[in-house]
Amino acid sequence: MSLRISVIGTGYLGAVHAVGMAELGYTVVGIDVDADKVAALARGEAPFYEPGLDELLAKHSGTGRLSFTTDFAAAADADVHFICVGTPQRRDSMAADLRYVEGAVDSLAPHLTTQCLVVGKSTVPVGTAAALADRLAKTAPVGAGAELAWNPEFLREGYAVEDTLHPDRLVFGVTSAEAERRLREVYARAIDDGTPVIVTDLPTAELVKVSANAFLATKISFINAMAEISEVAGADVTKLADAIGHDARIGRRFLNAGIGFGGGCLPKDIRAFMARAGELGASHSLAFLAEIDAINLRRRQRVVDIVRELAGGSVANRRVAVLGAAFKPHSDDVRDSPALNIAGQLHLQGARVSVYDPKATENARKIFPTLPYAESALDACRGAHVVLHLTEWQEFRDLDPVELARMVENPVVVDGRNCLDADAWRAAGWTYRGLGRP
Ligand SMILES: NC(=O)c1ccc[n+]([C@@H]2O[C@H](COP(=O)([O-])OP(=O)(O)OC[C@H]3O[C@@H](n4cnc5c(N)ncnc54)[C@H](O)[C@@H]3O)[C@@H](O)[C@H]2O)c1
Ligand SMILES: O=c1ccn([C@@H]2O[C@H](COP(=O)(O)OP(=O)(O)O[C@H]3O[C@H](CO)[C@@H](O)[C@H](O)[C@H]3O)[C@@H](O)[C@H]2O)c(=O)[nH]1
Repeated sequence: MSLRISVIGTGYLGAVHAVGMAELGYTVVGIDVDADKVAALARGEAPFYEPGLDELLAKHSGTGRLSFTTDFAAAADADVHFICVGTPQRRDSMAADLRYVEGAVDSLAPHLTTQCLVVGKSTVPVGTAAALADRLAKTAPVGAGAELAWNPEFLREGYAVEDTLHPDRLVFGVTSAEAERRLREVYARAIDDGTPVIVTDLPTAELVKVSANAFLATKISFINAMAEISEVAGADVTKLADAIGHDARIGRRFLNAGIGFGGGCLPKDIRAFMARAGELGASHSLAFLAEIDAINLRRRQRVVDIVRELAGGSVANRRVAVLGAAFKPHSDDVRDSPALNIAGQLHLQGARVSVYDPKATENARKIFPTLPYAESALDACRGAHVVLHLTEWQEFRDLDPVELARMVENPVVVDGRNCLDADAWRAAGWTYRGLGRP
């Protein structure tokens, strides 16, 4: 009989994981406390934009092997339970808010009457898994028969389906050979395809995840620090990145300077990592991450300053077209989006902002309802004094600078992602400003 899987939390991670498990042939139930999200998924509709998710949902919705519910009792007979709920930043500190993972375990535990494996995938502070294992053993009727493992997730939004089905590595934090065997069974297809597996203890598995994100954040802030230096030295950070990136020890990926990192992961994960290090008495080890965060936030400010400078000191009543609201392309996610933050700052300073994003407008409106949103890139740019390119959707790269020049008041563009064709825009009469470039 095929494995029975439950996935607790069906957001950006959990919905894709549930569908991915169904694609592997397992019988899957996705459980979430958000009834609207569950209803959409149960109808076969993805509750957010993620390339490839709609197609896989449609493929498995009618088979009877993939269901979604708010009822935790539906998880009772699953062999493996994946915990995929959110771990956002707490409102009152930099630490991760663990109430959702604790709540998920508390709701699941009373239904665990037979031997099973509970597998954490959420990103958590080191030490969380051991505490949850205790909590589970105390509250599940099957007691120690409900074993806990940690299997951190490394998927990227925008490539989540591909990353779920073909991960570049698997990390199994386990406390028994049986848990490892079970996880190898779940991921047999990827392992057969050659995906490397690192088997380790619970704290190492938790740390792998946050250290990977800390490294990625550091790489981005490193190149953005070089952008700051390039700006004062009259150098070009994109050429610098190409040149250092040829060194295989450095590598060109994640060296794109611009308005910095956002999203539901890197910003909150480095802060939670620092907070946890402090609790462990090791603040000094991660003190550098505070600077990584600070460099990152300065890039948003830099764009606001450039617009103010271009406007002669005040942005009041200047029409600013903002191309992009998502934290990155191929996603509708606006959590901690640098683009939306910049749009919001300019709006609050009195600029007449018009924001357009191909997929994220609806989500942007939910968290920033007072911003004006446009129906298209051309609408956003009509009559603009300055155009800001803040999320590098292909649609924006494909804009014709000649046509656009005719629609704006002033042909001035700030390329917050350094990926428009600067020569083509200049040839069309635009003043082109990149970040970290002359
Ligand atoms: N989004 C990513 O790309 C990604 C990648 C790797 C790891 N992660 C980690 O995965 C976790 C989830 O992230 P996300 O982006 O999917 O968040 P999300 O906010 O999109 O989804 C979390 C879901 O959990 C649900 N939830 C909250 N409490 C619950 C409970 N007690 N029982 C059942 N459901 C509950 C919420 O309703 C929501 O649908 C986080 O720890 C995140 O750091 C995310
Ligand atoms: O050279 C670069 C690369 C990325 N970014 C920005 O960095 C942010 C994060 O990008 P990315 O890492 O691609 O997106 P996420 O989907 O948030 O994925 C990260 O966070 C996930 C959640 O933890 C992890 O699973 C992934 O491995 C990790 O890449 C975005 O705002 C990007 O615009 C840059 O500014 N410059």
